[in-house]
Amino acid sequence: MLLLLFEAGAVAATAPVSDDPAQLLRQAESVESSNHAKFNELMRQLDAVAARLSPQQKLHLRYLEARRIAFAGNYAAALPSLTAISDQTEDPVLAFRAIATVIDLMVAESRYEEAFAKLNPLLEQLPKIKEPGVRIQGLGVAAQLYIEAGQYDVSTHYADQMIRESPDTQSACKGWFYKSDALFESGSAQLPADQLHDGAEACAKAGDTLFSLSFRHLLAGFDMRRGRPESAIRVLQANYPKVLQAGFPPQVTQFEATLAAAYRQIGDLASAVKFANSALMTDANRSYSKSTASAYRVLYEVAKERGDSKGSLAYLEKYVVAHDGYQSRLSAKALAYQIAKQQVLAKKLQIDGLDKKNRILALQGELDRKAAETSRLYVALLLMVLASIIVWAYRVKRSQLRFMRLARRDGLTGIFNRQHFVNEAERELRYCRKSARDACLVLIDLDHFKLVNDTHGHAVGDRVLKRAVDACQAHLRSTDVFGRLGEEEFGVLLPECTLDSVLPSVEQMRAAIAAASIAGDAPGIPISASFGVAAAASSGYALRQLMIDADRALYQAKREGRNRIRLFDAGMRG
Ligand SMILES: Nc1nc2c(ncn2[C@@H]2O[C@H](COP(=O)(O)OP(=O)(O)OP(=O)(O)O)[C@@H](O)[C@H]2O)c(=O)[nH]1
Repeated sequence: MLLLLFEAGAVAATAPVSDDPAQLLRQAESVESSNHAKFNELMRQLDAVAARLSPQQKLHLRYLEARRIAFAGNYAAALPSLTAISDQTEDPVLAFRAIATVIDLMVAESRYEEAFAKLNPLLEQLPKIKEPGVRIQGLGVAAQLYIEAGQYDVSTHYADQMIRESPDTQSACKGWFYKSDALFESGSAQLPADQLHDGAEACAKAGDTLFSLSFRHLLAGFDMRRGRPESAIRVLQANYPKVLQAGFPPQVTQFEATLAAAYRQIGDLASAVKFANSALMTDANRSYSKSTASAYRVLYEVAKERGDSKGSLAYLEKYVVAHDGYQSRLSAKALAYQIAKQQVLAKKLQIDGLDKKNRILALQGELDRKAAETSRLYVALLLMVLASIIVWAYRVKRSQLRFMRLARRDGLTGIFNRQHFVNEAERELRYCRKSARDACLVLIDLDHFKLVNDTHGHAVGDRVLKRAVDACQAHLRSTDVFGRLGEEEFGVLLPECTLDSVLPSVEQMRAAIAAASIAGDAPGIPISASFGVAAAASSGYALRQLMIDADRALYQAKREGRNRIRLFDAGMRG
């Protein structure tokens, strides 16, 4: 019903008028709805000082000018001006007020869909607005528009907020009016007692403003709904002169239409007709209002009651047209609300969709990061496995080598065992034969070794064996092959030597073993060894034959008294 537009009251009254532009603007604001003559006077003064206004002040003046044009009924001219102001101003409060007024005017022009489309962005700005009067203006626009759309719960929510935030009784009365109007339009027959009390009190204190008068009309409406036309007439008649004085046509029509219906109910047909006609005259330009439909209905019923069938038919027709028109406006509002709601929903879905897309991208990123982490882990694991394999292979190789060494050596003395001695000696002999070089084989056997064992035990015997080996090694070359052939018998293959040249070193070995017994390992038993020597020159390069021949020479040495060296000669074969 555009009450807000014509009773904005956004700014409190200020000091007496001066020609300071800022003060003039504030003064004009404060009297805009309460004293229209004064408002026009101040606007003239502002026009006179327009050159001195800052760009922001100029926009503020344009805003007031647009509202003045709207008040005069020229909504079409006011709308583009207000939209331009909201776009151009850097002052968020002025932009907010301009849009709130735009929504009011769009409702007045039945452009509900556009009005709803602007409401959501306006409400989004609300948390940034601190000025109480301006907040009330925004909340009022929302409360009013949701009543128009039949969304009474939402409207009540905003009306409650208006009551809570009201800086003065006049603003509180606005909140109470919307809260009560939402209840009335939703079909309630009665205001709750506390709402009736608080609302009536706030609106009484607010004085005779458009809102407080409309609140009283609402009270009359509730009376009518509860079948108390006399009470309704009392309230309406008491306030009718003030309503006429305020001169806001839609409000005057409302009062007159409800008075007509109330008088019709108590049977005062003359008064009913009088007020119905007044309502129709006042509302001549708004053929589809609820008041118009109600007034035609009263006239139709009275004519019918009076038996004026022609008149009653004519009013019935007009009533039906007005009622249908009013109803289709209601449907248009509800439809506009639904369209706006769907658009908001679609936008939200689009935002949700983008949100989801972003979340998926974030998850994808996280997944990639994890995959990279996992592959890094795999690489580390692989390297660890590789390192373990290398360490393992190294250890295996090392123990293999150790076993190989052990397998080739005699456990007690550390020199080659029989098998390895044979292999190495044969290899060396093959080499000597190929290169036509001489080679000798020496067999060494400790004398009376059994006696050592038997006399002093095996441990002493072992020590004697090791000492004998050490004594021999001291007189061998690195190319000589030295091995233990069994028990207390040893063999030495000496490459590149003849029977003559080998003798000195064999003699050194014999003397060394004999000398070792002086260490006293086996007291009382002289340690010595017998030596048999064969040369490849006479025995050939076959190890087997060399060993047989050397053994013959060794046997000879043993037989001749031990601790001596014997060289093989062909006579020994016999
Ligand atoms: N302590 C010790 N004794 C061993 C080892 N191998 C063999 N013998 C002993 O060596 C002795 C060899 O004795 P015989 O073959 O009778 O020869 P011998 O007593 O040395 O007499 P001749 O060779 O004729 O001088 C045996 O008593 C074996 O038990 C060994 O590794 N350690």
